[in-house]
Amino acid sequence: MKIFNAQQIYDADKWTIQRQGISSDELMERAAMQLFNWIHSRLQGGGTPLYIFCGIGNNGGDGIALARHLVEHGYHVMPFVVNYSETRSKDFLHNMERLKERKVWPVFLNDADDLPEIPKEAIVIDAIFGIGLNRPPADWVVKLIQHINGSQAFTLSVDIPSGMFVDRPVADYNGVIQANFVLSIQAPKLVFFLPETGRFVNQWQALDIGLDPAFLAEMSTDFEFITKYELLPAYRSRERFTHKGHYGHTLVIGGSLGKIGAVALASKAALKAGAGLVSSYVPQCGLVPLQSQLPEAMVIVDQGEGAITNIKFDVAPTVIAMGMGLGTDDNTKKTVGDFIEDTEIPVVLDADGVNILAQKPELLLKLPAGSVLTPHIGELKRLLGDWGNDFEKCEKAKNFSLQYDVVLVMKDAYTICWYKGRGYINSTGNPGMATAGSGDVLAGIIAGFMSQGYDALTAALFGVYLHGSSGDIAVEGMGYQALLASDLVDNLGNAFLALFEVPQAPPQESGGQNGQGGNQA
Ligand SMILES: NC(=O)C1=CN([C@@H]2O[C@H](COP(=O)(O)OP(=O)(O)OC[C@H]3O[C@@H](n4cnc5c(N)ncnc54)[C@H](O)[C@@H]3O)[C@@H](O)[C@H]2O)[C@@H](O)CC1
Ligand SMILES: Nc1ncnc2c1ncn2[C@@H]1O[C@H](COP(=O)(O)OP(=O)(O)O)[C@@H](O)[C@H]1O
Ligand SMILES: [K+]
Repeated sequence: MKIFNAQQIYDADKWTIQRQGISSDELMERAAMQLFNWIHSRLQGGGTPLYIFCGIGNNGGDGIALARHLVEHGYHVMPFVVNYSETRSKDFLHNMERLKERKVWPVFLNDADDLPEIPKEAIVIDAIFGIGLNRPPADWVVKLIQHINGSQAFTLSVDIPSGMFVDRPVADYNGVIQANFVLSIQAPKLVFFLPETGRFVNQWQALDIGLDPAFLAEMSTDFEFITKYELLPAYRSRERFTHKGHYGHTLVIGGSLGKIGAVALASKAALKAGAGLVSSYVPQCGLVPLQSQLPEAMVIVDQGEGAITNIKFDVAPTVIAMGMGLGTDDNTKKTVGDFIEDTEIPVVLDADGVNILAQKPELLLKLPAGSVLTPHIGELKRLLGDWGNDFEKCEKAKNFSLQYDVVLVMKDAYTICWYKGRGYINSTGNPGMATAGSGDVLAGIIAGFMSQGYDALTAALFGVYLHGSSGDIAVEGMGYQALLASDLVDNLGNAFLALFEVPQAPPQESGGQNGQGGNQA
């Protein structure tokens, strides 16, 4: 699913209005109908008071039009106009007239003295600001937002939580609606997936208002939200007359005394992802544990006892996953550095492998073509230097991936894979995955995909998606706290099967949950 910026949404509106021969008012009516249907199908006409706070632009227009539909269906509606400007949009004014024709007069709020009591059993509908917010809200509007946030009422935001910009950091985090649910028009917004702003979006769903599909399909976007519908076309089925040689050989290089488990996790994950052969390259202390834990993997031992000191092997791997549990021994750093400098085999670099690159940036230019880096946020900082906010972090990550022509997997609650100037946002995963070894599993899965011949970007996208999906399936039976990295490996088969499950909802309606309960991609 493409993630559009504000200008692209306005362009798509304009184009749709022209192509479909409709007015902007009719488009707003579509949005209002979708919003109404969503609410009506859940409340079924219950008596809950609905406090609708509407701005004076088109987001407010959506709110006022929604209020009319709710009134017509007998809901207990309390509409308010947040009168933050004299410049009202045409379609807002139209909808105000229609509401008044139905003898409903919203209460106008002009300053912080007017703030209404909001009972905690009410539902607040936030239609104050949408994607048109272009400067920080006035102080009294910030107070209103704080008042809504303090009410404990369930809060449903229209399009985007009010107070959040779509294309830059929030100015005052106290001035943003904390939304329990966001009904986002046509597509989710980038800011739902970035940690600084995503925390204001507990759950979201996109409402399709029928913007011109051909126009949307042709528009090139900086970001894409990756669900199984984006991945399935790239899936390669297993052919009958094939053998393990067709699915490549993954070599996992890593481990040190006390950290052999990281290599075991990555190696098993590569096998489970479908690699034909997996060899694990470890220091001597890793031989026995690996051979006894993972009979399917071959083990190659370094001459070092507790750490890798001199990487040498006589197999011909398709891909190398490197860095998990390596440690920071000086000899290890040197041999890894020399190895990266010399090899032409694509690498998936994780953990200490990334840290070594951060310490020796001259190696970045030597990375083999088609390589993948999988830093978590701490490792990313070492690699890129610090950033001021999420937008700056994204810009740095994008430029890094462009400069060194690598796939940069920026691991987070919503992992973003960067390649050739685009960011691919993953839709799966949950907080249970914040557990030791989870990243080792991911690196193994990605390498397992590359070993089967998937290009680096596709392998990273599949890997990140299935890793998260496996976590989502695993927590269903155990909750977040109990999830172990090995559960991610064990459930990978179920994650593959889930790729082919018949959808419960069309892709446009797929939602995400940023809080408790995992995502539903
Ligand atoms: N294709 C779509 O996505 C559609 C979107 N619609 C709605 O239209 C919204 C966008 O509407 P608008 O462009 O009118 O913008 P908003 O309603 O988000 O904002 C209202 C206006 O207030 C002004 N403003 C911005 N920041 C301000 C501030 N801090 N204090 C005071 N005034 C400020 C701006 O001039 C802005 O146009 C969307 O979020 C969505 O709800 C729908 O009506 C129809 C179709
Ligand atoms: N809150 C979360 N929601 C979704 N995924 C998460 C969350 N926390 C961690 N993850 C995922 O778990 C993995 C953790 O990786 P990492 O920090 O490298 O673990 P380790 O170093 O222990 O192997 C990443 O893929 C990350 O995206
Ligand atoms: K809003």
